[in-house]
Amino acid sequence: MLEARHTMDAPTTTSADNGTSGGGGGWFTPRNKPEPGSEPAPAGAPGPAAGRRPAAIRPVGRPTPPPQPAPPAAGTAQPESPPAGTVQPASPPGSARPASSPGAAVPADTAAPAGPVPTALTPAPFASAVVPPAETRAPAQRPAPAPPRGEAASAPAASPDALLVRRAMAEVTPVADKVTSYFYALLFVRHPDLRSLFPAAMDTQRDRLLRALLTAAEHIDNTDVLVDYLQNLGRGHRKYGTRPEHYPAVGECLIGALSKYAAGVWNEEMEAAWVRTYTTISQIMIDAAAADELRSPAWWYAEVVTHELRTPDIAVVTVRPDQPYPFLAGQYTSVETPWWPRIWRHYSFASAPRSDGLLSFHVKAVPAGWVSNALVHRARPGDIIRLGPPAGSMTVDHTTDSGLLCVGGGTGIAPIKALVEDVAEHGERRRVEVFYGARTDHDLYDIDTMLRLQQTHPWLSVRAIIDQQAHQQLPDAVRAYGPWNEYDAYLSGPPGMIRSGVDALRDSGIPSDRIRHDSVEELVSAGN
Ligand SMILES: NC(=O)C1=CN([C@@H]2O[C@H](COP(=O)(O)OP(=O)(O)OC[C@H]3O[C@@H](n4cnc5c(N)ncnc54)[C@H](O)[C@@H]3O)[C@@H](O)[C@H]2O)C=CC1
Repeated sequence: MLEARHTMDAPTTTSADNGTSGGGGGWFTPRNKPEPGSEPAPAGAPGPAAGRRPAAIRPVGRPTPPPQPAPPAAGTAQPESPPAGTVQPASPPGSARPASSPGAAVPADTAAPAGPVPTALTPAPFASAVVPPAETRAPAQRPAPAPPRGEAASAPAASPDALLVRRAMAEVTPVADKVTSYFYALLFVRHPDLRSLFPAAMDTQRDRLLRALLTAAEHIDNTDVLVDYLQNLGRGHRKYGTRPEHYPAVGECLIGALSKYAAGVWNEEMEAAWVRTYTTISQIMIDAAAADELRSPAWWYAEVVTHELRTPDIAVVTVRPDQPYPFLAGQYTSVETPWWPRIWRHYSFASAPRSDGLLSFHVKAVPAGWVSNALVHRARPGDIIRLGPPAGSMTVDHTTDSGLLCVGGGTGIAPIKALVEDVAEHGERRRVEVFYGARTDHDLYDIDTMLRLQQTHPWLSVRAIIDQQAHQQLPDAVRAYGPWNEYDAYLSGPPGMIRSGVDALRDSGIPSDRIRHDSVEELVSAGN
């Protein structure tokens, strides 16, 4: 993933504990003072000497698993000793319950990755309701270390921890809803002070925290991609007020829910594997958040300066952030409105960075879409919204001069417009072919802008594809104009369009690693 690469340039000193320090089965101990610029160590970084790990709290009412030789989780970051004075949220020996962590947890509704889910991560079973099969999902925006699913036979063997984690996942998948409900019930009963960080209505998005954690856990071996994903997740959690000390609470409840619903296969060995896995996950998130804290605010306030209704349900909303907001054309952010506190939704920037610092979004009000309806039908100039950090890797690679094939469906044209502006600003003479799809000509709400850009830039070609007239959907039309093997491709639009668009582009000769788009999971949530 290319997004937010600047945050990964920091010196790497990390501290994820994958259990190799000899304290197998112990809970993660957050560091009170995150180290400036700390990031997870690269694979193979030396770990601390055994015994430097502080005492650990125990998962609920369970005997301490015996220390066991930790499996060499491929490339997982290694621990460093916590700073002196680290306060350990510990349970008294033999206590039936771990001590509650003060503070809050990770808001579920908002816990989806702030950036795209690295698509080399096969979705966890929990995500299956909203995530397409791996082969139809986005390609990794950065070459992933793990081969695609179809090449699994040649994949390196899974680590023992990964196998145990997946065994539990297979057990709980058929009762995913129950696990989710139980997890949040545990969290809010044991840590009632955390409830206020979550949206008032725990709607269908409530399983996003669990889903993100389980997706990560299941792919704990795929370190390179996983680290990007988790760093993004950790940074994105700053806007919720998530603190290091919140992670044990979530971990305890995660194990509590899994052990209950995977009781048929659960044992100490499996619990220890989960503890190590969660410890690794949470430390990567914490370190990324700590590093980000040194250079960026957790969120930005932004004032609506213009609100233009383009169709009865599509608005172009332009805002002025309260402080500089660095981002790249093609990225997106999360938005919270004053009318639905703690509910965040993603929107792509509709322009490349502007000299006046203003940001624009194209928002379509969709049924049951609380945030989008509020932005389209309630927001007015003067209203204040909040923005999370920028995310996303659908950005232009300026190191090549390949042509760009840009496919935008509906409001998906917004980041495509930003990409065109970006190419124009770089003064390049690369071919840019834009396909702009809509159901009817009435839905082509931004065609005038795109045609104006075409008039200005001879290297740009814009084609409107209207389903009703073309009697085909956008991906088929793009395929018909191929082959496109000389192009880098950018896809933006509804999840179904992205899925079939990826297929069409591959058929047209573009290798997967040159097809960029945001995560379908994010788009599903963005549509709400
Ligand atoms: N970064 C991104 O990828 C962005 C994505 N979006 C997403 O784009 C969507 C826009 O919604 P609308 O404007 O209502 O678009 P829409 O549903 O009207 O679709 C636009 C066009 O995409 C094509 N399409 C739609 N579904 C398809 C499918 N299943 N298979 C093949 N082609 C299909 C059709 O040609 C259609 O005319 C929203 O879901 C929004 O979240 C919006 C902005 C940025």
